[in-house]
Amino acid sequence: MANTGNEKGNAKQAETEKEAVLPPKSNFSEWFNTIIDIGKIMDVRYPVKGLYVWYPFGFGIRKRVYSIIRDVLDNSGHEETLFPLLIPENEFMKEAEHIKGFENEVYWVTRGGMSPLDVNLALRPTSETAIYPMYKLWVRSHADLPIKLYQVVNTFRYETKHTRPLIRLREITSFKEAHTVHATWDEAKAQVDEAVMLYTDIYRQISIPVLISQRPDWDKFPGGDYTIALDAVMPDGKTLQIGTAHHLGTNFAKTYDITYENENGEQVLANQTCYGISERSIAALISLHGDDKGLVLPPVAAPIQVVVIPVLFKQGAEEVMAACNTVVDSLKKAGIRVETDASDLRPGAKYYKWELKGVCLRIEIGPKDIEKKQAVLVRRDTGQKEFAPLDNIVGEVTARLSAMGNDLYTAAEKRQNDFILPCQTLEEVKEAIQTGVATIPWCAEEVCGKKMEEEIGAKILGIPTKQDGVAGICPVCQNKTSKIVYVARTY
Ligand SMILES: Nc1ncnc2c1ncn2[C@@H]1O[C@H](COS(=O)(=O)NC(=O)[C@@H](N)CS)[C@@H](O)[C@H]1O
Ligand SMILES: [Zn+2]
Repeated sequence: MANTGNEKGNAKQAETEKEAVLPPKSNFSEWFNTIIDIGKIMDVRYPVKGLYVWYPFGFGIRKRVYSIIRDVLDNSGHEETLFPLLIPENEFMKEAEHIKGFENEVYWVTRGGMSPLDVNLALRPTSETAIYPMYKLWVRSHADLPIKLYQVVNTFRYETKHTRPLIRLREITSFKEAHTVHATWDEAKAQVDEAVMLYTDIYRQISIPVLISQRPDWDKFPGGDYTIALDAVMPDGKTLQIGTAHHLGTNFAKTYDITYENENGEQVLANQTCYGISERSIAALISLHGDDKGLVLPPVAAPIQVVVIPVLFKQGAEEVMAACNTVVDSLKKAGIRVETDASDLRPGAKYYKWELKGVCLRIEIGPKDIEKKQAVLVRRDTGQKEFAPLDNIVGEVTARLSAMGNDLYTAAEKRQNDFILPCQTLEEVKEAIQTGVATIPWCAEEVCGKKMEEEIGAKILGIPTKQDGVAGICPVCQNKTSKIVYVARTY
């Protein structure tokens, strides 16, 4: 590719800072690995496979996303708490299905100091087996229900598949897990539905559209009755599971003897649910909105929302700096996260630096702008350059930031819909999933589903919870069905 001045500038700029140059987003895998590094999200050099270090900037994004998660949960009757990390082997090994699903992924602590432990301790891969023995002690009567608790902890899974920062970790550093207890199966079902609605709301706030589907039975949570999953369609057309809600029925209540006394004084098994989100939420945020210049962050999640850049010449430099400081003060007072870049970097290098970090809005102020009592505002997502009056800068900035959050969602939703490719035959599905998510009629019988996965060489993602019920023909058994199913390559 011709090496124009700009590339040379960037490469030179990158060269001096010994930073990698960001590949185009069309090379998504490389783009993702590079932006995690030069966008200062996570440092992947930690000397344990699957464990990574949050850079402060990336941690700032996490902090904002998780404060949205906490707000949504706290305002819907949940309470946050904290259970121990270590789980005694006898508790962990109680629920057969659960063990089968996790036995290859559990880390074990077998020694304390130099002496072997009398009971080996599991590092929680998820906390059912830490929490439910305590729920057994806490649940006595109907009056104790529902319980709706969550915690945000690190969990450990000895993932044997390819580990990747934010996407597939061995230490899941930001595992938000909710665990609820209810009197009846239907109340637990209503809780699963609420969890899916809350997750959809959380993702809408960070401008992430999701596909919602019920996982096939052979892919549900180990020990659960059924699983509803939220998937993001990544820029390469592969899906990333960014949230799951599980109806546990009375399976764990039986194992851990969680019963309550009902009105007639009988002991009744409780029904339970659990639902989780991890730092994959940040992976989706970075992946869906980023572009060739770097991060593009929805304002609610951006550690720095606005950067003010004084355009300094010998003439009028003082007035320009004074105007920039006034703008910064008024934006800060309005609660906006703003920085000034008065460094001696060339303007082009400044734009490159702050665009890479996904700063939502750039404000440029030069001597001509002072005369006209205006500033130049440039939106990160559209690159749109507009003049705005200095005397209403807070209003002008606030309006653009809220518009940007909505516009990012609308744009991402359109890209997601363009990835959905309706198919009628397995041949069409094979073709479609090379670039996106196929839909195909399915009678929902396991034998057909398994056959389909085998034929296609990819996994059934799930049956969309919202269907228009148009009749189709199951491509395996040829029976009529009103169900369709998503099929996709997955992370
Ligand atoms: N290795 C991993 N790295 C990053 N995120 C993961 C990993 N494994 C699972 N997740 C995320 O964590 C979410 C919850 O995990 S889970 O196994 O589906 N569900 C549970 O563990 C239930 N106890 C609900 S909290 C998943 O939807 C997925 O988004
Ligand atoms: Zn069939």
